Amino acid sequence: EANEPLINYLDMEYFGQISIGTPPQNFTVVFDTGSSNLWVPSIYCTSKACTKHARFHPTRSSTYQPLGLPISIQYGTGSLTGIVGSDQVTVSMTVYNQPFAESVSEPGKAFQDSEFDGILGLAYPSLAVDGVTPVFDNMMAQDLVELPIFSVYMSSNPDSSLGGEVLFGGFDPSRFLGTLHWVPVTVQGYWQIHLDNVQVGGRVAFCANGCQAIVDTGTSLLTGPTKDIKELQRYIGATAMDGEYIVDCSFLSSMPIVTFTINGIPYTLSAQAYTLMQSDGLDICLSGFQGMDVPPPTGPLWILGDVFIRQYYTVFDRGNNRVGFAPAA
Ligand SMILES: CCOC(=O)N[C@@H](CC(C)C)C(=O)N[C@@H](CC(C)C)C(=O)N[C@@H](CC1CCCCC1)[C@@H](O)[C@@H](O)CC(C)C
Repeated sequence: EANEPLINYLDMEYFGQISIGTPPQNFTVVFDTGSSNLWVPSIYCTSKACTKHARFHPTRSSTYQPLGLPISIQYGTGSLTGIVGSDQVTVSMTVYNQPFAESVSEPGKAFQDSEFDGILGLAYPSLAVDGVTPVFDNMMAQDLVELPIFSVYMSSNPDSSLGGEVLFGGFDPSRFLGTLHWVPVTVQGYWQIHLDNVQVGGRVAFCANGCQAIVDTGTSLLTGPTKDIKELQRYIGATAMDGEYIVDCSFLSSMPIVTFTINGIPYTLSAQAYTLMQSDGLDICLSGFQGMDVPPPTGPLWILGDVFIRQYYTVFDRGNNRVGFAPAA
């Protein structure tokens, strides 16, 4: 197995180091199970978002091959345009002839203030823009992983030792308690699963007849349809404050447990788990729930982002098209 350590930035951004080219050029990327393309800034990108980050010099790599394919990628937050090239990429192991996008423009603010340089998508190939082969598909094709699975551990901020870990080719029993519970992937695009229901304080409150969710390492919070999340914020006593919801951190012990029932198993989140301490020293906690409407036919979708994955170690199994969960150690 190959272990990729992650840095945890304020429980909001988890990213690790990769290198591209010969000799290697280093980048930090978000390992995103909510997209399927790899991209880094190009030296030809002169916008602030790029000049503040590491940029790839194709002419300095003896193994680089230009493919010249234009590409445009949209995320929930952020977008970019660029061109596709190919080179060897080292992600705790070396993947050969990996196509990736070199951004030429990164409009908007999303990437200007980010701590990371680029994104490495780990969702299914069907989501890959321009049908570019995703990194994990190349790892499997080049026999670089013992098992066609990868696993994600995300630490809670105070934990200074290791921010997180992506393990390619297996799972790390030291990162979880008890046994993994498996859930089938319903649609092979995102890591999409069926939710049985969502409970607040032990009573079914949303998704009463089942709904769809995706497990997304690239989403900081836990999102749901805006109507449901608005109600949920009220249930937990969060109040709106310029676009975000906040609670008084001293109320955490009196706030309800929120439970996601998945394949018959309850996955509970305590208030400590579904809020984020703000580093402003005041007693303000950010609600970890965020309203986001994913339009049909893909949506509506709940997004189990980092707020969920911090509590539940997650195994992504391409071999059996299933996701494994267990309480994080
Ligand atoms: C308090 C709000 O925090 C964020 O908005 N955080 C960003 C990520 C942070 C690392 C900048 C986020 O969750 N972005 C989500 C969108 C959010 C409104 C749900 C997103 O676009 N995530 C990307 C990956 C992100 C894109 C921005 C850069 C980092 C990786 C991807 O997973 C989605 O496109 C999947 C889709 C179903 C929503």
